[in-house]
Amino acid sequence: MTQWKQGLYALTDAQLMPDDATLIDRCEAALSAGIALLQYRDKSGDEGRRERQARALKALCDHYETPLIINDDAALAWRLGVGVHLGRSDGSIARARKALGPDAIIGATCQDSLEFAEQAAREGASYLAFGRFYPSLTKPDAPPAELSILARAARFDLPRVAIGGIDADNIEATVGAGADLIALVHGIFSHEDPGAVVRRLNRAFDR
Ligand SMILES: Cc1ncc(COP(=O)(O)OP(=O)(O)O)c(N)n1
Ligand SMILES: Cc1nc(C(=O)O)sc1CCOP(=O)(O)O
Ligand SMILES: [Mg+2]
Repeated sequence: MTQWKQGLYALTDAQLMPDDATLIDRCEAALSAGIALLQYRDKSGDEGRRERQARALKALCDHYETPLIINDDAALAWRLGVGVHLGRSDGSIARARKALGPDAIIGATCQDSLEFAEQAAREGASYLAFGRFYPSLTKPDAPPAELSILARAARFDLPRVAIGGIDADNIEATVGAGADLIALVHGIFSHEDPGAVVRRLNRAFDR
């Protein structure tokens, strides 16, 4: 399996990729160019579509040996045998860990709070996500965070994910501040050629 603890973390978006073909094409381009993790994030509430698309992405991720993470939905993650990302109101990390087992990747939203991070680490999170660090087109109302929280979160000894408005102009500063994984929606999937963007963004980890 790809080493998932450092690199780019691509999150899908139903507005940017409204149909199955676009979703699969753009995800395959990102996967083949080299991302560490792919998150299926779909807020449509259409259960049939979510199940179908998540299963298609699981097959694609297996091919590229890249872990798939399901946003919000531990039950769907369990059915597919993949990881899950949980926000503050998406259910307990401890319960997800119990259900998905010791090897599952379970991510936690920590916003700008070391207290949230402490709790998530205690409950068995695999990584801690902080943000939003820059203005975000996907989630403009996400609470803002200071880059300095990334260095302060080193003490948890878990991969630190940075999210929110990250692009080619600010990725180096964000990695320099301590992010192990850089999570992006628009920074990857608003581009017609996500593969080219992924190759360029990945240079930030070479330094
Ligand atoms: C990697 C990563 N970090 C943060 C989030 C945000 O999760 P959440 O706060 O639950 O918000 P929604 O994404 O559900 O709108 C995430 N999904 N992934
Ligand atoms: C899903 C999400 N969560 C955030 C948080 O701060 O917790 S910011 C965000 C949106 C990320 O998309 P983009 O790269 O287009 O800004
Ligand atoms: Mg959520």
